[in-house]
Amino acid sequence: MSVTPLSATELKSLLEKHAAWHLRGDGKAIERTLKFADFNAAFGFMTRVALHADKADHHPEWSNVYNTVEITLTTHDCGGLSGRDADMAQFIDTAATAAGAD
Ligand SMILES: C[C@H](O)[C@H](O)[C@H]1CNC2=NC(N)=NC(=O)C2=N1
Repeated sequence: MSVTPLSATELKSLLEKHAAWHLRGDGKAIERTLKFADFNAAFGFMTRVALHADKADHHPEWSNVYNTVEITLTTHDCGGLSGRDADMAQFIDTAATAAGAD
């Protein structure tokens, strides 16, 4: 399925709006590291994001070690960043705040 990549302007606004995210070195993904109170809070957050990702058919690349979750967002269908990543970053930021993440 073809997905339109973000324009330079759209990318700039994504990074301004979602300040906790940084652009990966190759410019094709954004990354955020989150820290929670404990594993329970981290995994609860991941569960909410996973259910949303499945509905949205847009899936994060991520890893979890105890209370830390590292997330990479990219769109395989366009080989870079798209509006789907902006939408996912928004959902994740809201869920992270609700779960008390740093
Ligand atoms: C067939 C299916 O809709 C696609 O492969 C979806 C699934 N999840 C996806 N997740 C991500 N991160 N990027 C994609 O391009 C993507 N495509």
